[in-house]
Amino acid sequence: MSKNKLKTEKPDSKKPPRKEQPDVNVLKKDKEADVKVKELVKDERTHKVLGMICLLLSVYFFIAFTSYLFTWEEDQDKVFRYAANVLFMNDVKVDNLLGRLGAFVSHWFFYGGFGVASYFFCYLTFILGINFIVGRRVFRVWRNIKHILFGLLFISSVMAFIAIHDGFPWGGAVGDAINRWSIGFIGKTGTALMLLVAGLSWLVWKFNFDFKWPERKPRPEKAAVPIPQPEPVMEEAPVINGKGKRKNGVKGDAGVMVIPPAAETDAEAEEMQLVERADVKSGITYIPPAATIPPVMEEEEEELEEEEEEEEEDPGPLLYIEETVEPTPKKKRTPPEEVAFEIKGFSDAEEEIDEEVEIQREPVHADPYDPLLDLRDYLYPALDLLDTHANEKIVQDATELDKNKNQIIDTLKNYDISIQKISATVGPTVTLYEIVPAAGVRISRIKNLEDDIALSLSALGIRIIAPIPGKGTIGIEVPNVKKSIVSLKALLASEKFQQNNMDLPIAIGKKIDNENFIADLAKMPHLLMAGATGQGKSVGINTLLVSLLYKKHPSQLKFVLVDPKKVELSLYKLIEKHFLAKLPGEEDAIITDTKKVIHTLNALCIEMDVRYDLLKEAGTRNIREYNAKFVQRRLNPQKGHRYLPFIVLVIDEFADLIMTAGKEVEMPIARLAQLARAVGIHLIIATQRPSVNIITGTIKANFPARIAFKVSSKIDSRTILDIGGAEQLIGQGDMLVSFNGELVRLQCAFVDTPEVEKVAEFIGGQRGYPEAFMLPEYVDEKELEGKEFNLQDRDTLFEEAARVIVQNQQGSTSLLQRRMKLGYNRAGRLMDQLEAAGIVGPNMGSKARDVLVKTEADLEEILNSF
Ligand SMILES: Nc1ncnc2c1ncn2[C@@H]1O[C@H](COP(=O)(O)OP(=O)(O)OP(=O)(O)O)[C@@H](O)[C@H]1O
Repeated sequence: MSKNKLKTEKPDSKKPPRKEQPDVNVLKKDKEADVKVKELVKDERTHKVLGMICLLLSVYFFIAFTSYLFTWEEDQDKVFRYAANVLFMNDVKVDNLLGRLGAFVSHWFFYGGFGVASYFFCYLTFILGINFIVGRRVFRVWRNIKHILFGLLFISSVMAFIAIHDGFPWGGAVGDAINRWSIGFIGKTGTALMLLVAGLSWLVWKFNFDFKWPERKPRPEKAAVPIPQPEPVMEEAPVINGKGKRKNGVKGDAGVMVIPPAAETDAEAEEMQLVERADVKSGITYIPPAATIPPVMEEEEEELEEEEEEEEEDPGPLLYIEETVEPTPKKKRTPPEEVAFEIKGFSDAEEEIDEEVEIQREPVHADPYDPLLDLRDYLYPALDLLDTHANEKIVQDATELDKNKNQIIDTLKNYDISIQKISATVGPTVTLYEIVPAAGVRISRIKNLEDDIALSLSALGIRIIAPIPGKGTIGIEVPNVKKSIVSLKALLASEKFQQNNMDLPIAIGKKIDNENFIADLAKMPHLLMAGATGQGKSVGINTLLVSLLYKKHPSQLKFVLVDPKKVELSLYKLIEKHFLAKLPGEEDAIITDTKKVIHTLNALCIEMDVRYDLLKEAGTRNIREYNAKFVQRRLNPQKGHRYLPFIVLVIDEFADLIMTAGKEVEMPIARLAQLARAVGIHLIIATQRPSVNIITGTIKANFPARIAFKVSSKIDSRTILDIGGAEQLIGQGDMLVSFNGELVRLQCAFVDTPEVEKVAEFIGGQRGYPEAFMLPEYVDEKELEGKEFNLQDRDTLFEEAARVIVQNQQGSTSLLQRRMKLGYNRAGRLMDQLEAAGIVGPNMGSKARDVLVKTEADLEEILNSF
């Protein structure tokens, strides 16, 4: 934040004002220098240059070292004799291909360091170079450094040991020192054994060989159950990825897979056999660890290995994967790529698992659930996809400041208002002149002079804030002659945006004092935007959406986009499989049709109800607590629990919707606005016409955060902000934000359509989910009302509901609601249909209905007979 204040002395009306040119830049210098260094360090070009230097070093080392192997005898002498001075002695001739520096450096590394193991330095500089140039972690640096350190010590010791009497420094000074100490301490044989054990240990650590003792023949009754293994541990959470990560698929009886740790004792193995049988019965397929790692890309492989290393002390993740393969009669290990499995959050196979296995399922050891692993290779968009707009620098025209200041003083003087002090703060679009009136001046007098001051300054959009809350001054906002654009890129690059840990950070714009205005949508918790056409609403919506895209992972956030104008939000179609939510069976994720908007809003209400049920069951009060509990694996996915992403509903032209659908839209919006905040559903609603019949009392009461771009009348300003002022704005992203009881004037951050397109293309080009996030299905109650139940036109979810009820042997409507994400009415109707079909008994008041069909096989027969 840089406040650029122009202080003047007390106005003495007799003296003409001094024509001083204030040096407004002085205060900013230090801060700018600081910011520049930080920017330079973060700059992608700096990284590339560093990368090139590292690669050059790598090649340099390689040539110098290799040349040293052939020329060391000739050069060693000279380097010994002159030491570092050799570098500056032109008359000394060396044979190393890279001259005196090459000879000196390689001597230093080989003789004084690690001998031939010095080649590891070529490797180290190479991986650093590649990582810097590519701009991401192609090689894992710390992991490699661990190996390199070990390699340097081990290889130099081994080489020194083997070639102990050779003149060439095979192990260098380090190898020799270790060797000498070791031989003195444990003798030559001891050293040889120690080196052998160290080498083998490294190999075992790296490749984890299977040292299997020939198995004892299993006792006859256990022979039927193969693969003795220790206690299996199951992961409570799903591996939600079909391609890039643990594609540990197996054709199993019912499609639940367990990855066990390695067997340790016979007793454990025997115990395991019992578990195994239970698994076979219940349809859990058991796979030994070796079969589970499919071929993956190098980097992923490395990551997996690393995870495995970490997991060694904390055995066994637990996995639930729902497969789409046919059950096979015999358990069979299948190569992972042959298995087509569809991963849907969590398996619904609960019903197929008996009590015994249920006990096994309690997580014994489990890493926290990481939602980001859904799309583990997802890359967040980089800042260079956004543009820096040309006239971004704030122009501080000292002459203009002086002129305006004098005009204000003169105008007030004409009305006999004298002031004690005046200061100016230059913002991107307007300059705020703060005045302290002389004692005894009534503030309302100054407020009434708004038009006169505007006239004297011959400027539009003058706004008087009398008094500025909490400051004891009166503010006069005067538009700048040269306005500057606030680039979204600059806001997103700011530390305040990068370093915050808000749930839904939105970079909105810059305040008058140039402070970045970054807020948490989750705390707002909904946002109402209004503004006449062409004043910056669409840009504002893009700004909010793009800032969320820069900070959130697709697993954490979903958008529901409603765009009656059909063109404004169409760019976001590209990110459908990453960030958008839609109704089942819909083609377009961006909703443009009013009828579908009603369905979507009602579906969101159902999602909200389902989420509340989940929260209640989990004993949590809001989505934060719920997700925290889920991440700690304290909630069982088999009971319908899942990681809940935030959902942001964006409506670009609300007035249009209210005009066409009225109450049908207003009711669900009002419900969502009243209740949805705790379950992570937030609304951003924009409208051109902020009239009272569109922004009704209920809606307004639930949107404490509001943004007004320039509106056409004071009445509109009052409707949206409860106060005038928005009609005085100057357009082009100039806005007033009413939030937390404060009214702040901001210049909205600007992001142009091509920039949004680039970001959407970047995200859309990456691997996403198989489809958009599915909202619960909503069936219009009116459409179904009055229809007599006829088995032919039963609900589309009839069969699924029947299965849920029979599998659970529990005729409860709330079970259907929870499991199938249904509204109460639809679930109730389904239950009536199930009763008519003879699957459940009659309604028993508050008790669950009897389930008349006892097995799935019976149910299938009934369903087939329809
Ligand atoms: N924050 C901003 N900074 C600079 N210029 C802006 C900003 N916001 C909008 N503008 C300018 O104003 C023009 C209109 O903005 P925008 O399309 O967002 O208006 P709108 O209110 O959505 O209009 P409509 O309701 O007709 O769609 C933009 O093309 C851009 O040139």
